[in-house]
Amino acid sequence: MKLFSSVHDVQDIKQLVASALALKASPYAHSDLGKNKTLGLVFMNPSLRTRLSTQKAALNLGMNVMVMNMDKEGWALETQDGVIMNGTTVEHIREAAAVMGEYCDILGLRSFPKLQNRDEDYNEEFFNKFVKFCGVPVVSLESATRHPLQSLADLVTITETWKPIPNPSQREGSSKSLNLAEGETPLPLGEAGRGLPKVVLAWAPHIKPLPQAVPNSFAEWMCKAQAEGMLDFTIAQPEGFELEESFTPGAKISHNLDEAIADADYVYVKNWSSYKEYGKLLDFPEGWMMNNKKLSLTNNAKVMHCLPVRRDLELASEILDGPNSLVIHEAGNRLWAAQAVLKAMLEEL
Ligand SMILES: NCCC[C@H](NC(=O)CCC(=O)O)C(=O)O
Ligand SMILES: NC(=O)OP(=O)(O)O
Repeated sequence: MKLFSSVHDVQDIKQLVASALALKASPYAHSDLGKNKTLGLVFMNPSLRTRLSTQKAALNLGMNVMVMNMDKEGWALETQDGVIMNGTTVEHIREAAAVMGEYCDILGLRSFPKLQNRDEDYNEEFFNKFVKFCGVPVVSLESATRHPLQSLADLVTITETWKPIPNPSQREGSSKSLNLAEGETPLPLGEAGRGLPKVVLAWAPHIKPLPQAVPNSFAEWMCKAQAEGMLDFTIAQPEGFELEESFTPGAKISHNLDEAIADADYVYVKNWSSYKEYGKLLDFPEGWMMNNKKLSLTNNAKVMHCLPVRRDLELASEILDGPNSLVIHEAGNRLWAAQAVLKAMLEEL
């Protein structure tokens, strides 16, 4: 793998999930693969999980790691071509990225959207220029429109925790959610007793306009997983918060949270701002925060969130502190997702 920027860069998602789980079982099985290779992690924005999990993943593979907090410690970067740099920017991305490529065998980049110009963000102008000028393989650490390491960790977490259902006939309505014909068994052949998990991406309230990167990416990965027969995927959001539709092929879309989460096995909670009214903080209706009352509508669903999460604004503390929360487990799996991706890149260096 030369680029990991979206699910489209992955040939076989099942194989990548299996690789992450194999690395979880044997973290040091490939500890010589990255010997004398250097990973550079470049941050234009803050991070806790991505920074630490990717660094640890590289160390487990025997790599050296350098971290550059470009936003705080680097020169102010110019990204536009054809400008006379007589203002505040000191160094052009053409030189900065190329120089980092001289020191590193693989680079990671975190570059959030500015949420000012939708075309600029959705064209991934900054990320793509970095890839073009650095000249080495690049892994996205969350770009303007996607967060693929997070989504891979999320798919790993769902795959790992999904428990067989002993008696699917107890789950009224599940056959409907799987789009099965009447009388058709909801169990994939050869996997007796096991149905597909119903996964719901559920919009949550926030006080700021946040990027669509996490939900776009989660949706893209879940739609691919759904197409491969791994799960059943629904998105719930208030009117006006629809994601750009190229990220959601085949997803069921609902504007009613209670209906969408009925019988859900996983609820993935996340705020995002409007794609249509780009960068604006829109009014939203009451009743979109997941709490124990809402959880009671689900099939005792596991609740996920990429973190950081604002307690009792986006997601109720009673869920985060309760037995249904998967958020720490999910964050732990960021390590194995990153290690699987770095391993695939190292194998092709
Ligand atoms: N990397 C994980 C998510 C990052 C970002 N969250 C944030 O910016 C939270 C900011 C706040 O809560 O003030 C997002 O939603 O895309
Ligand atoms: N989930 C996630 O990417 O967390 P950080 O922003 O802390 O890296």
